[in-house]
Amino acid sequence: MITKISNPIFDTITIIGAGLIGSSIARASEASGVAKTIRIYDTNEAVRACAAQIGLGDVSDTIEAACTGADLVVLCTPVGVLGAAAQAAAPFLKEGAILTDVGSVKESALNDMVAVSPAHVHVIAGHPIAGTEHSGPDAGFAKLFSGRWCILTPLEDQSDSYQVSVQKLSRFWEAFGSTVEIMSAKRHDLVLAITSHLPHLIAYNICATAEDMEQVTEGEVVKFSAGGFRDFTRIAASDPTMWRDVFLNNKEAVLETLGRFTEDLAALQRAIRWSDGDQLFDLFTRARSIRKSVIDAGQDTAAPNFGRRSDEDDTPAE
Ligand SMILES: NC(=O)c1ccc[n+]([C@@H]2O[C@H](COP(=O)([O-])OP(=O)(O)OC[C@H]3O[C@@H](n4cnc5c(N)ncnc54)[C@H](O)[C@@H]3O)[C@@H](O)[C@H]2O)c1
Ligand SMILES: O=C(O)C(=O)C[C@]1(C(=O)O)C=C[C@@H](O)C=C1
Repeated sequence: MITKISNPIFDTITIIGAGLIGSSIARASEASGVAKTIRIYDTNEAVRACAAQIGLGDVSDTIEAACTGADLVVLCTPVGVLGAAAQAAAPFLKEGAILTDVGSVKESALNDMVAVSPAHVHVIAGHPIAGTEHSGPDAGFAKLFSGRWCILTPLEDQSDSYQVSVQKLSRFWEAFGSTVEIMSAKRHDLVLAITSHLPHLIAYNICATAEDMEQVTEGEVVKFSAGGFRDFTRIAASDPTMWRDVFLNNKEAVLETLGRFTEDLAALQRAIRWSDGDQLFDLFTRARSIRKSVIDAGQDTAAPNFGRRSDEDDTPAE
């Protein structure tokens, strides 16, 4: 649930990259009152025009105008250009400003931001575990982060002022209805490799295989696709630039996870070949129980804000 705040946490926040996540942050900021002023910047002129037209905030034509005097700058670009975006913002960041991001990979994001930031800036990497397969400024909605985790991966800087910034950034996400968890960037990247990155790789791959098989089956894969395959196609509709950057920046953890996955898949292949029904049954039973654990943990991805419109929220229609 979004909390309406009586005293804004920040005077001015700047969102760099007004796509799905950036525009959702702008809308959630407006709805919660976390900032007095919301500024928007995007390198794409068409995105800036759209952001201005739908009233996401004060749209700036230059990164200098967007970042000068801002208390919080949130980078919402693809992971591969986070370093370039931070470098462009760096000269205009004031003393004590917080620089954060929302990228799906954290170790590279943190390193890229720290490498170009002045020492007087508090760099704190972040990742809302919430999204949809849609992109762009009009895909965003205020409730995207409600009931979701937001992971922060701060530096090991123990200075009091840095810790105050971590607390302020935590309150910012909490106002959107998120639950904040602090962890190391390395641990984040390993956990997300299995819970998010590998599922996307598998979805892209199964859709690519199905696309190849379309020729053999004369169009019947698409014609008769339902249930399971349809769910994969939703995930595989996600933005290719975003996901290319995720895999190029989380190589180590993804390859480790993929290694385990392919071993398990080979065991299944063997069980089918040798008609080992007991092994198949045992593995399916074990795997099935994870669904209950996920729902018990409150992370049911069939919830309405996963790319679907419900009567109670402002999720955009598909
Ligand atoms: N889509 C999701 O489900 C999801 C969920 C959580 C986190 N993320 C992360 O959030 C980030 C943004 O994803 P998205 O889905 O909002 O993407 P998006 O494609 O909807 O938006 C990205 C925006 O960044 C802009 N941009 C690109 N380079 C830029 C630059 N150098 N300076 C300023 N703007 C620039 C683009 O023009 C675009 O408008 C990614 O790092 C992604 O890993 C995505
Ligand atoms: O539902 C979706 O579309 C998502 O995949 C969202 C999802 C995820 O994998 O859970 C995708 C990428 C993120 O970095 C965070 C969330």
